[in-house]
This record gives sequence, C-alpha cells and structure tokens, in this order.
Amino acid sequence: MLPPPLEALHPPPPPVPSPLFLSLHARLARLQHAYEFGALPPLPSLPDPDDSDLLAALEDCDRVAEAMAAVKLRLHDVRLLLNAEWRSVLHGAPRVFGGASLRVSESLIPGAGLGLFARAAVPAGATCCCMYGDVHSLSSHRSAPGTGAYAILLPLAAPPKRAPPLPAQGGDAILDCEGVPAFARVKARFANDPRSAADTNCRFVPELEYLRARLVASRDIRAGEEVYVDYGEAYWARHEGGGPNTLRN
Ligand SMILES: C[S@@+](CC[C@H](N)C(=O)[O-])C[C@H]1O[C@@H](n2cnc3c(N)ncnc32)[C@H](O)[C@@H]1O
Repeated sequence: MLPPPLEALHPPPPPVPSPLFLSLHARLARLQHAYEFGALPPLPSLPDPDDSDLLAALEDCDRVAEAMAAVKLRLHDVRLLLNAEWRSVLHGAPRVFGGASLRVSESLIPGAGLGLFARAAVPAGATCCCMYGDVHSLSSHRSAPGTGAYAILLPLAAPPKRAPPLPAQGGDAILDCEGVPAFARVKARFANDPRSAADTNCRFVPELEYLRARLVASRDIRAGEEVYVDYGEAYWARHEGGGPNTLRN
C-alpha cells in the first residue's frame, strides 16, 4: 500500500523561537549588515561580544579586507548555530522527508549520475517528498565547505509585518542538505534538472520554517517517470553537469 499523501501529514504552525535562537538571529543580522556594507552596524545595535574582534577591525581601513573575509566565515558559522538551534526548537515536529513512493536509480540524463523516479503515478499538485537542509543567505553560503551540488536557491515572499523571526524571511534563501545529519535520508536531493521547461515536472515550494522545501508535481507524473526540477540559472552558473561533485569554481 502506498504511504499517505504528504499533505495529510502537514505539521502545525512553526513553534515559538527560543531565546537562544533570537539572540543568534540578532547576531546574524549584525554580521550580515557588516558584510553587506563593510561597516559597523548602526547604533544602538552594538556588536555581539563574540564578534567584537571582527567588527572592530572594520573601523581600521588597513584591516577591512581581512576583516571582511573573517566576517564571511563567521556569518557561515553563526548560520549553522542558528540552524542547529532551530532544529532543536522544531524537535518533535514531523520532518516529512517522504519519498517512499520514489526510487533512486541511474538518471535518464546522460552523465547526470543518479536520479529520482516515481514508483507510482503522482497527480499534479501532490508533494513527492521534501528537501531538508540548512537555511542560508547568499552571503552565509559563500563559505560553506561542501560542493554546493545539493543547494537550491529559493525566492521567498516578504513576511507579514511583526512576524516572529524565522530561519529565513523574504528575499532569496539557500537550502543546502549537504552536511545535515539527515543527508542520507533526503531523497529529494536526487532530483535532476532536465534544463528544458517542457521536461520539468516538479518545482520546489519553500517551507523554510521547517528547514525544508516540498518537491511538488507541476503536472501529472506517470509511474516510472524520472522526477525533474528546474534548479535555476544561478545554479548552472556555478556547476557543470555530470555527477554531484562537479563544482566549476
Ligand atoms: C542535486 S544533485 C542531483 C543528484 C545527482 N545526479 C547525484 O547523482 O547525486 C545535482 C547534480 O546532478 C547533476 N545533474 C543534474 N541535472 C543534470 C543535467 N541536466 N545534466 C548533467 N548533470 C546534471 C549535476 O552534477 C548536478 O550538480
């Protein structure tokens, strides 16, 4: 018997952020400001004591380049702390990776490595499975040590006013499953990009409050078909096709 559709497992609204999450969120915002403007954040937001070494260096013209490189690394490290804290806040919420009705096998795209195939028909609008990972901003992802092969760029809608802080809110976010504890179980990472709109049969729908994106059928998918999703041009500007570890730069 097929598992229940993932919609039936939809979790409750995201939990309330913990005090640690809130303080990491504020710290990240100060680092992000410093990274984007190459300057100290405006008063009254004082640098976090843990980052005062970096932020003080930004005041010294001779040390700005060095400080910016260090800020970029720190942004990544604080992002991972934020993701880990949010994972513990989410503890108990269903993670819903799904994928029991999908199988992983050699892709039909020559040289693309493994791919994802539907075991049974999937109707348009149904969720095939979930991509699960760490949420990054474009800048915090620049220092990620992985290949970036399993990182997807997700445009986000602006949040409602006075929404509580979440791992990502508005603008562009990156969801990267490389390095997360559940990596081996995330089948969504095997979906390839056919690089043709006509062949694409799925799209990612962000649910970053759960550190995930749903892989949703954009048309009816027949049993046995390979599942394809458009990664976007930004992905292919950085990667060559042909296996998961073919980083261009
Ligand atoms: C998210 S992974 C998909 C799973 C991957 N095929 C594997 O075996 O792990 C993305 C990588 O798959 C490969 N890929 C995806 N679509 C491709 C295509 N149209 N042509 C060639 N390689 C592709 C590229 O190496 C890309 O970096």
